[in-house]
Amino acid sequence: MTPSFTLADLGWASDFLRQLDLQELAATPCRIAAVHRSRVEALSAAGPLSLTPPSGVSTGEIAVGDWALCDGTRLLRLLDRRSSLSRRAAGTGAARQLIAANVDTLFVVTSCNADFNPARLERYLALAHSAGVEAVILLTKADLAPDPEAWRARAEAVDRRVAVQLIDATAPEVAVSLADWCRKGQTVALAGSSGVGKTTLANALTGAAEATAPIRDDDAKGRHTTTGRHLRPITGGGWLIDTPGMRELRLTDAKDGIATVFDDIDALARACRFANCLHLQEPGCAVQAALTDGRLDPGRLARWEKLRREDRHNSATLAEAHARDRAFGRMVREVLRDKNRRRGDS
Ligand SMILES: Nc1nc2c(ncn2[C@@H]2O[C@H](COP(=O)(O)OP(=O)(O)OP(=O)(O)O)[C@@H](O)[C@H]2O)c(=O)[nH]1
Ligand SMILES: [Zn+2]
Repeated sequence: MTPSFTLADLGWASDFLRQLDLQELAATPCRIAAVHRSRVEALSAAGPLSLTPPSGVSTGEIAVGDWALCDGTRLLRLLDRRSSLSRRAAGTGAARQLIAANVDTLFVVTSCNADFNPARLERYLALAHSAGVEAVILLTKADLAPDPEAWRARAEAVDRRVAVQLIDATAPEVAVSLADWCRKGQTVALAGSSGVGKTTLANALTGAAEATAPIRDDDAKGRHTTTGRHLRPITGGGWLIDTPGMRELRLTDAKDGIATVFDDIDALARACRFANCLHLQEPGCAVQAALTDGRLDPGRLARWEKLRREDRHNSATLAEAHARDRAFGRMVREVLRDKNRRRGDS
């Protein structure tokens, strides 16, 4: 039997309801649970649905976690997101790939061992900030560490505003310690390196013995692709978004997020005498001054610079791609106009 969920269980909230116009009140709100090449799976108050996207909308524009309106077989339109996680698509260099929508909390998972890496944590926190998602750091394998509190202190030092939890992902009671973020209607996602315990934790939260069984996606072209369902109900309430893309997050256009995570350096940089200060040897550089008198850790500064370089590079590639798209669009319009004009002449 398929479990049924109310709209509130699924995370429906007034900011989605407000987006509906009068006619749309008759449509069925649903939440996207899996995205395939030519259709999507969704959960509604009436149960699971398999939907075709509106013509002209590629499923690449739809993310797991999205809210949409449908008529039971067709997706009518997507609702504006509260938050969205995206990354640079692997290989292509420019395109941005949506990973998940309407995530409330990103569990940034690392372990109380050599996996712990402040630079990586900062990267994930920046990403969460710029996506509009609250981040929580989970330190797994606390049961194996001689001094877990020391790891907690190191994690807290990365960003004082972010909650840090020490956990044993293999313990049956782990879900209880995360219950604050897994209430009814709340959506969480897991990010972190391989081996830190994401699968173990996902299974503990959802009560599944193993990753969800693959289902067959009959593609319109008759090809078959095997895909999992990626919006998984958490046992005590709430949802876990577990997609392969979640596991390979990279930074895109996260400038605001970086400024938030590194707000100490950001404040220093704004206090430099010159607005375009490169913080190298310029007179009146507040960043160099803080470095000299020990207020600023050189490692932290190096990580800030590296993240900013990476973000600038990614944003530039995206901007170039958009410019190319616009130029191409202009060319197409000119050709069409020309053709119409000639047709009008004859
Ligand atoms: N003792 C202990 N073992 C853990 C903990 N978390 C994970 N493990 C073990 O670490 C190993 C890796 O855990 P996984 O859940 O597969 O890690 P993952 O992050 O999903 O790794 P990928 O699937 O490669 O991304 C497994 O053998 C787990 O049992 C923990 O908190 N305590
Ligand atoms: Zn400076």
